[in-house]
Amino acid sequence: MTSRFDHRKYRAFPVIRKTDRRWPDQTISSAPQWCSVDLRDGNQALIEPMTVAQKQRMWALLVKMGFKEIEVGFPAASQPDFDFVRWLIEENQIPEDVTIQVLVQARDELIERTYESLIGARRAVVHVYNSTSPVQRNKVFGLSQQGIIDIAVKGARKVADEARKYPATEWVFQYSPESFSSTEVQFATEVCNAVIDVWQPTPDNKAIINLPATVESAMPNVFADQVEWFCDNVNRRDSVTISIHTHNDRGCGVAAAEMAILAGADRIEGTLLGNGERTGNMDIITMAMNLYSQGIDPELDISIADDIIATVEACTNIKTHPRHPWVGELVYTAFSGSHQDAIRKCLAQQSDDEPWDVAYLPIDPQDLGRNYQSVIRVNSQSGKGGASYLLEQALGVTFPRWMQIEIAQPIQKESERREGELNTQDILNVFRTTFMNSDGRYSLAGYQVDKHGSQYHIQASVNDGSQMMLVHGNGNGAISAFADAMHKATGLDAQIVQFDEQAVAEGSDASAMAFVQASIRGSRYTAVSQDGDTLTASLTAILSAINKAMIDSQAVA
Ligand SMILES: CC(=O)SCCNC(=O)CCNC(=O)[C@H](O)C(C)(C)COP(=O)(O)OP(=O)(O)OC[C@H]1O[C@@H](n2cnc3c(N)ncnc32)[C@H](O)[C@@H]1OP(=O)(O)O
Ligand SMILES: CC(C)C(=O)C(=O)O
Repeated sequence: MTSRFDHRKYRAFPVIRKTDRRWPDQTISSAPQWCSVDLRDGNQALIEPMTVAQKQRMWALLVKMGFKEIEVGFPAASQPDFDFVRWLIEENQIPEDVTIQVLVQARDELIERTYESLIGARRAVVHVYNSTSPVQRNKVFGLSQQGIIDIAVKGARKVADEARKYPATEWVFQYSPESFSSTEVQFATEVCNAVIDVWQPTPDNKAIINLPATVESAMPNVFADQVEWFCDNVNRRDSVTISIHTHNDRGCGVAAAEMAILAGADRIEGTLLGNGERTGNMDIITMAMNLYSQGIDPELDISIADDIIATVEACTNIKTHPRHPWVGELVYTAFSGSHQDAIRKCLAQQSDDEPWDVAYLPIDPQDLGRNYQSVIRVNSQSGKGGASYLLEQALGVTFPRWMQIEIAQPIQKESERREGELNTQDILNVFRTTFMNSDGRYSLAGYQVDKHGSQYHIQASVNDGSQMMLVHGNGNGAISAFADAMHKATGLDAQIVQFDEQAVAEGSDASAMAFVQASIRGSRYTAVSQDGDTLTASLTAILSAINKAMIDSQAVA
């Protein structure tokens, strides 16, 4: 039986034999010239293309983010695209430093209509394309290489001729050999050189040659080889901006764009969050954040990440994956214990004036408007670090290490019981019921402490149900004196195994928190108490531990 999943159906992508490869030794040190194609390539991939209102909203976002070149549509293709371009121009929506770009096939009537849409524009890029790859030549156009060159040259001439009719606008010409990466690189260069011959660009009046991986068909290093070869062989290199337009069919759209920059490209076309045909265009957010995380100014404002996501989702009706690189909802969230522990320790040591250096967090989530609360989330995979971190944030204290260990177990139990995540409120509830519940036989009514030399004496009033007990004790501190007093009064010997007290950060009504672990009748009891007064918090915590022991012994009896 033959398998329907048969790799023999496919051929390996031919590699370029290159002996002068230089791009692997290059680095990226500045942002490329960005061009958003959300309103064109992104839009043409949607089940329901954007309405005018959605296009306007997307446009506003792109301008706000700092894009200086924006492909706004294919105005010869549809009335809504034409009208949107007219709206931009007639309603003066285009800032001085922003240039709109429009796409058109290399067909005379479409080019004429395109220029009509642009009447009155201060500056515009007219982007003309035709496909050049063997499959397109042979099966779609049924043309020889010369036939393809003729389409490109005719289109380029028409673009230049129409531009002359509208001298009030500053025109920039852009040509794409569509399916460049699937075209023999020598032929793609020949077509582009023919277009360049028509346009005669100069260093002061550059043309844009845009090299698309229309369908990503090879590894990104192969694409980089193609781009480097092209840059070495294209005519008038100093008069041409080399632009890159990658798609993400193999999941390497961003990598291919980055390597293309290493190979000599100047400009990147892409979309926000990678919307676009099939698996999408290369994602500008990812590439820009890749730069940012290496200390390079991406020259785009991505600090408004949540605004970007909300707008893209509203305009495309496509949800953002929670693990989308850099900006997904879960990408700065650690559930697992060892990650939480490392993050917590690193954050505690990170100072503002040092380079960012936090395990598991390649950037500071706060740069994107995310808070640390969402960084650490607790489920049954979490250890002591996560729950403690959230409690510390909520309560404004730092737990001693022994207390962190104590906290972990009831939290783990609760998340196992619920078979899911615990939020901060759930964790607080577990913490309060387990450690801060002072219900029980005894409660503190008042006390007085005296010091004689190194010895402390305490006299305390303790409610015991309906009666009031007056207890006395001595010790080398007020805490041990109180334990001694309770021992004498009740016979319960509470040995203090762990004790810590912490000032509570401002904003809480109680200023001190005390943590006590006492060994009573061979078992350890942990209690926490909070009060405006440090000593009261400590004594209440001891009473709580004793109450727990009493409840336990009643349960046993
Ligand atoms: C890779 C990309 O993203 S490229 C951009 C693709 N985007 C779009 O196509 C969205 C908007 N396009 C449209 O709405 C339509 O294509 C229109 C309105 C522009 C044109 O529609 P139609 O006139 O029906 O032509 P269609 O697009 O189907 O193209 C078919 C014809 O144009 C020719 N053609 C296609 N692309 C090009 C091109 N870039 N340059 C010159 N001719 C072209 C084809 O060979 C074919 O010719 P034939 O009819 O003689 O066989
Ligand atoms: C028109 C070109 C640039 C394009 O969108 C592509 O090839 O993907």
